[in-house]
Amino acid sequence: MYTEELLNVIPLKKIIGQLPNRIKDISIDSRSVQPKSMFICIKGDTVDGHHFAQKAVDAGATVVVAERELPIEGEVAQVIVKNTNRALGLLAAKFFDYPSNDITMIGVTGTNGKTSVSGIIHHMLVGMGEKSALSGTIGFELNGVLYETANTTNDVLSTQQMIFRAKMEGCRAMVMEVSSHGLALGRLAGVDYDIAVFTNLTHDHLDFHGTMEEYGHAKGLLFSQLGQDFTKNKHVVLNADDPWSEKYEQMTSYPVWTYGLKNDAIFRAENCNYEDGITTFDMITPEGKFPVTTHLLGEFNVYNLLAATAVFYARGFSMEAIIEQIEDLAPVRGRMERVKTDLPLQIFIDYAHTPDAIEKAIKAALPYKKPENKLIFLVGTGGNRDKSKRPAMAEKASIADYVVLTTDDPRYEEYDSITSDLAKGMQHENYACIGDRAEAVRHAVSVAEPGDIIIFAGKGHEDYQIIGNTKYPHSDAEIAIEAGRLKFV
Ligand SMILES: CC(=O)N[C@H]1[C@@H](OP(=O)(O)OP(=O)(O)OC[C@H]2O[C@@H](n3ccc(=O)[nH]c3=O)[C@H](O)[C@@H]2O)O[C@H](CO)[C@@H](O)[C@@H]1O[C@H](C)C(=O)N[C@@H](C)C(=O)N[C@H](CCC(=O)O)C(=O)O
Ligand SMILES: Nc1ncnc2c1ncn2[C@@H]1O[C@H](COP(=O)(O)OP(=O)(O)OP(=O)(O)O)[C@@H](O)[C@H]1O
Repeated sequence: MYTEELLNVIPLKKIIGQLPNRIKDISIDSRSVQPKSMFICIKGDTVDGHHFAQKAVDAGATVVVAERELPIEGEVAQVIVKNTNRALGLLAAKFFDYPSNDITMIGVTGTNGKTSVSGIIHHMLVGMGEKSALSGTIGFELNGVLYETANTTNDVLSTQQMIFRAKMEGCRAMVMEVSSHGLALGRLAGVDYDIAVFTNLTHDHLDFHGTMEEYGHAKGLLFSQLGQDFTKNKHVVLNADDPWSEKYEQMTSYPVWTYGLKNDAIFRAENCNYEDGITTFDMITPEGKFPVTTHLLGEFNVYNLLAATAVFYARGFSMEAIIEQIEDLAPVRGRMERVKTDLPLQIFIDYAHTPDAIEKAIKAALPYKKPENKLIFLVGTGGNRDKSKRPAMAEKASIADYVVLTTDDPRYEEYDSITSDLAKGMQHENYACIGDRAEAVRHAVSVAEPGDIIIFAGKGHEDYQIIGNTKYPHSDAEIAIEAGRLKFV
């Protein structure tokens, strides 16, 4: 791309040195700079990208965008701007030629259910023959291939790059999980969403946002950033049972589609029944009542399916086509996913790591428990992250008959510090604190009797544990099956 054409999108700048005619790439990481590229220095939490400008130039960068003039050597032009992060959003969108304008962009935000709802929408789109890409906690899925990503909502450059790749591969739609960090830190700058979906807002991430008000405000940016261009067919999908939806409705002028189980909503569910690994309910829609059967377990998944239904209905799909897809859906990876095993136990892998999700996960399993059996719930939480939610997590976990308190990614925090914070919220004495997660999983199996249910929560789809800053392989399911074989077979 012509360098001057690209730089036209940042209005106030000082240029030092001779700009190259063209640049071939943009990068924010000196470790992946290509020759003849533009390096943008970003001040991070851990390090300041300005310190890597020389490395970027040595690797072939011919333009450096920085917040101050840097003492760098080599054939390079410096572009000085007030805020490189803001400039990055403008430059990345221009460099990739605003790819989100050419594709239906669906953004899903909320404390719990982002991965589930976006996965459901993506798989329904694929089932309907619409080529779709997906990005979120599990990674970036394009053409059935899953690429690892750093974040739920990635940095602004990777985000534009992913949308561009989806567009170039002929995708008609892209479904994205939109985290509150992503919104607050401007990682979605320049992404033009067509549909914005809200699942719910409950306690999480207060280490970053400070208060629920700030957290709720960050999520609301998805709705206010939809803009005002009424030539575009945009829609908002809100959970009528969550009080934050009223605020989000005020933040947009686009049509609002509501869903829920308790309050008045456009899409509702009645007569929910949970039996034998099957959920059935009547879906009430603007076109009448439709009986639904699904393999997705629990009331929370009824909410998730209603949200997905509203998205498709808003885009003009028939209710028959929507229901057909719902009935074909496989459970979302690591979200109340039943482990196939010949052990005399029902084992579920789940990703609950907030108080609300813990309550929802346990309640999803209760219909499958016989009165004579136990529900054992193992839950861990991350180290060096929001500590204020820990007692509330254990309080909700207390709904289970027996609880194992452990860690998920302890990072640099001591095991005992994590489990003792959790234990403060326990409402009964039937629990154990075991910081080593593998040992905790074995303990959960050791206290199980035939017919019991065990939910392993907090790791979901993840096949690793982060201890210190190292990722170690870890699978709750594999450890549980091995321990179960020793005990029961
Ligand atoms: C606190 C936070 O959000 N940190 C994010 C941030 O990292 P950072 O600020 O530490 O970046 P840094 O390492 O200091 O680097 C600064 C700059 O120097 C550059 N650099 C660095 C080293 C080098 O050798 N050369 C170089 O050029 C980097 O590429 C970067 O441009 O920028 C990184 C790249 O975009 C992110 O991956 C990283 O997310 C970390 C991993 C993280 O854990 N974030 C969490 C808090 C988060 O964002 N979570 C949300 C919500 C998830 C949920 O809903 O549960 C998410 O969307 O993932
Ligand atoms: N709509 C929902 N309401 C409440 N809890 C839910 C909902 N959907 C899923 N859950 C619970 O929350 C857990 C996490 O679900 P999911 O991964 O879909 O949420 P998320 O918003 O993507 O979370 P994260 O941002 O942490 O990845 C699930 O394993 C399940 O226990």
